[in-house]
Amino acid sequence: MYESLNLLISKYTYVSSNNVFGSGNGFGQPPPTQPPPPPTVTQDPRTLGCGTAPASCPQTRYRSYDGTCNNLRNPVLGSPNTPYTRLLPPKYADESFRLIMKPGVLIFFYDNTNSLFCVIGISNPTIARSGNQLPGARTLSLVIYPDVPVEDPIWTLNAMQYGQIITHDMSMIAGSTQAQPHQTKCCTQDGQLLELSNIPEHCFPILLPENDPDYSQINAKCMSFVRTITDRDRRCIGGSQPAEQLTAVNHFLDLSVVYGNTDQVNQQVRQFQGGRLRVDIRNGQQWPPRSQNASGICTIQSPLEACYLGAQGDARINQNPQLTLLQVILLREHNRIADTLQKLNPHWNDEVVFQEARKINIAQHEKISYYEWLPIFIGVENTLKNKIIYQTNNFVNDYDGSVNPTILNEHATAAFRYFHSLIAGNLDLVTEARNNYGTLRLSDWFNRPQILEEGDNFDELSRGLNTQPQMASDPFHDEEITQYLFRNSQPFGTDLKAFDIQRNRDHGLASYNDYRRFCGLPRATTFEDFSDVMGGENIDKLASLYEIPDDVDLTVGGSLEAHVPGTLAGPTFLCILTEQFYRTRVGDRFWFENSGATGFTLAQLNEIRKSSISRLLCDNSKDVKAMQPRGFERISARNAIVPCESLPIVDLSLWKDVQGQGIQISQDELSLSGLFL
Ligand code: HEM
Repeated sequence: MYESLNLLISKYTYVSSNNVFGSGNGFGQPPPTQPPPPPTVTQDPRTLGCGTAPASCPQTRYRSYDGTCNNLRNPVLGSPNTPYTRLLPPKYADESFRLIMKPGVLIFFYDNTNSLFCVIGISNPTIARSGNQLPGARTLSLVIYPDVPVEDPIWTLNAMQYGQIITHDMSMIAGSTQAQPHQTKCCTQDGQLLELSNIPEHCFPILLPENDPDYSQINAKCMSFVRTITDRDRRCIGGSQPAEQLTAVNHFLDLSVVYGNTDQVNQQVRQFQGGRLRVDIRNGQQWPPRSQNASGICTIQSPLEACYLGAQGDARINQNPQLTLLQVILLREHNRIADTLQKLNPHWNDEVVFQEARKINIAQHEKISYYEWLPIFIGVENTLKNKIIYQTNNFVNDYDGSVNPTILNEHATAAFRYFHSLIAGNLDLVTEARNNYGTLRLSDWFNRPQILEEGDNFDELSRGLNTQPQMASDPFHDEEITQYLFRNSQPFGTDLKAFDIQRNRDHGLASYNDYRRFCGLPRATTFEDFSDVMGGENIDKLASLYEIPDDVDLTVGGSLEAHVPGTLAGPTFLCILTEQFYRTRVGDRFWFENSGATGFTLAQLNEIRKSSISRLLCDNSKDVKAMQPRGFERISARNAIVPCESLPIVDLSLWKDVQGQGIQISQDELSLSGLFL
């Protein structure tokens, strides 16, 4: 049922942080130089999930928007509305849930004395597999994850923020708090995708004390909604497929946050002129088109306020100012590249310019994600040792069609969410002289992106991203996300950490102890056995809240481990993250470092390798004139501010289409606007 793990996990070992690139232990070994043989095109209907399989796979040099046909053996692999995969089978408290393909709706209400009073869409939310009572998610959030402001000594807020871009690119639970109704789906017994668009709005989390006059009315609504969900679940039986939650976006790291996850959404975001993406121009700057708040996601206070159209067809683009800022940067970068390519190649039509600009933009994003960002989070040595990145000026031709690029449920539901602890509750506005000009309170600006368009805020927040530290990777969480998340002008909001814990239970993840074992740590039989990776104070907290070690949720146990040196995670989460990022790269036929028709020339590839997060901000903000070279690292004497022009830039003249160099687009391709190989 679950595909056997590739060798990565069994080879996984801890490494010290003392070594640097190229030293010992086989680091810096050359990547494979020969492209792999072309995969055979066969479709196995048993593995198609309930995503729609294409009738056939055209051999194009560009990715599809929905990720289909990336894997030619199983063309639907990695496409939207297909299930997550797992490292370990689920352990629902109620085994009958195993057969049910739940839509993943998780809605809960709690009062401001902190007790949950209604939970929807959860399988036995507070009962462990052992039958023991589990501590409430909100209680755990308050006891284990208080707000203690510890800044990260090395990394900037941009490290956190780019992480959220990566995560939105890779997955979104169909039915998460951030999904739109049309993204709340399940699979029926006969493999049909069922759209569940009847979620009543009033069932979103509401803070209401039990003595509030409206309490009983809301609670009654809540309970009737529970019944709706239950009926709905009955239609969502997984049939012969193992029950598994769906993710609404494609699984690849391919800037689907910019280009959309379907052909239809892609059409909405394109200008169809000069290869550009649609933008509105205001104050001499490019902004994403406005959406009229059709989804209702924005908490705008006047119809004149911006609510942007998200390329995912969802509204996560608006979620917080710094996330929106990076989305705008990536959008402008596409248009910057497209304009340059069109000037270099006036004979290219819109489609060719669009696809080439998209390919370069995605390649830069993959480079920044894997070479600048990932080593900070999962370690330089760990990434090199496990062949997640290579130190090379050559191609990296290790695409393997048997590696499953599907997002792991453990990654999206537990391990990657650990970095919610990096979120800062205040966003600094920073001048060119790097003075703090002001601060935004995060919860004032959830889903209100207009703030970016006011005054010089865009530039000031850009500098803030690279100047302000992220919060430390630890159990502490800012109250802006544990008390005030999405508060929408109300005194209180919801609690992201409680969501994370509840979601872990909703998805029936096996226990922390199971993953310890899986990742090479001994199974604990007493709470004291956790002391190999955990401090005494945390063990005491766990022992006071849970009945037995086997009951401890993965989300909770993993977040209390001491970090592996040189990384921002403990060994269990590191093991899961390492496996995911290996699969995401090696299981991607269109990875930017692969040679062949889907890739670049070697000279172009080495240009792409010059891209950086700092240059990206420089090139796409208005008056940002200087940045430190390594934008995820705080400004210091060894990472000092320098003029933007002195930062390496990708020389796009290598894409000039002349005989013998650059990309060759045949006349057939141009005239047909067909991009087939
Ligand atoms: C201000 C910043 C952020 C906010 C407000 C935020 C908020 C949220 C919310 C509301 C959800 C949905 C919860 C649910 O319904 O289960 C979510 C999911 C998630 N978040 Fe964040 N988040 C932020 C930053 C980050 C960062 C920095 C990371 C990792 C580096 C991250 C990783 C994830 C992951 C992996 C998920 C689940 C994705 C999926 O549905 O498959 N988030 N976040």
